Amino acid sequence: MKILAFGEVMLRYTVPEHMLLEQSDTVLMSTVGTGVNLLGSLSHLGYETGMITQVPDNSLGKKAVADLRKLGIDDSLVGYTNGYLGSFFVELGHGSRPQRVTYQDRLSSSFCITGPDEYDFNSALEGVDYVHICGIALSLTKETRSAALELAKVAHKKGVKVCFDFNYRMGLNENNSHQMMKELYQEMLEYVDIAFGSKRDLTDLLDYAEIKESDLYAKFSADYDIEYFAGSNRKSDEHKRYFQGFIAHNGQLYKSKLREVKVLDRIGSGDAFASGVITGLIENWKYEDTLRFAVANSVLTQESLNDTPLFDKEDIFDYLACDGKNELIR
Ligand SMILES: O=C(O)C(=O)C[C@H](O)[C@H](O)COP(=O)(O)O
Repeated sequence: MKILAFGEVMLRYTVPEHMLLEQSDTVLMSTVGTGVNLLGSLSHLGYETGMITQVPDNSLGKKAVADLRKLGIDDSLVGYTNGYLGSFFVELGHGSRPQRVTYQDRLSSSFCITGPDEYDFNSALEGVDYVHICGIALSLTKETRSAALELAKVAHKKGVKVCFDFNYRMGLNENNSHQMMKELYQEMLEYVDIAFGSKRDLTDLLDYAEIKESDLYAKFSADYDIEYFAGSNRKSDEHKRYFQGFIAHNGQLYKSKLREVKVLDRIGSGDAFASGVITGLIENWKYEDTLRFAVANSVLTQESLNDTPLFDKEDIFDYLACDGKNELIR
């Protein structure tokens, strides 16, 4: 089973000790991004993975690619070119203070200035079972938009399962009109088999009316011939936060129980959930079991520092077996 992901590889600078950037003179550096997180997780879950992207032809690019290899991700489809490595700073939240992400350099990164002609999608997809495309590519530049759409089109034609994460970020779309983004997502969805997103993506971005959740997901899936639509919800009461997953398939809506989460670092929660769902689909698990697994992977990731989930199947099954109540393993 081989999974390929297309998206930007980014350097993440995390301010230590829950400090604000202004308070700190040091940062922790890691290599992340939707594809990196998803594939890093899937390679820990036992599958063959590869990243298709572009990085700068300098030591930053070499560092990023060395980190991919460290995560178990094949780097043979990574191209080296001009440009920068996109990066962002993370200030961790605490209590009622939210976590904050500040992007920099993004639109002139090597990934953002590379269009479809620089990739050989047809040969990249040989022997690939699933390809994952990050929706952020639709928000960035004309090069990333056309590359993402072209990849989806080629994969669809070759019968490779296309996974697509809406990953719609308001902050990255301030200069893009609603109509333009809606049309780009609609074009992409024509090629998609498995979509990851939320109710808000359907109502606010694709302008679906607010109807009963199960009817909304069934209508969306029928309109674009989507085999699976999956995503997560967050709920909170006065003192606790909860995470829940759903899968909509064939007109049915499956939902997990709410699982309490004590968030240390919420970035990567969606990617961890997605890799759990893809695992369940690969393994043909029941949807209820797939959701339990995907939610556990996401909760474990949110209770760990950094984006990339590093849990293997045994970690997740052990966690589920004790219902997350094991405090010490030794
Ligand atoms: O490229 C970007 O702008 C990103 O935000 C990449 C992020 O590292 C992950 O995709 C995390 O996304 P979540 O799993 O939804 O928290």
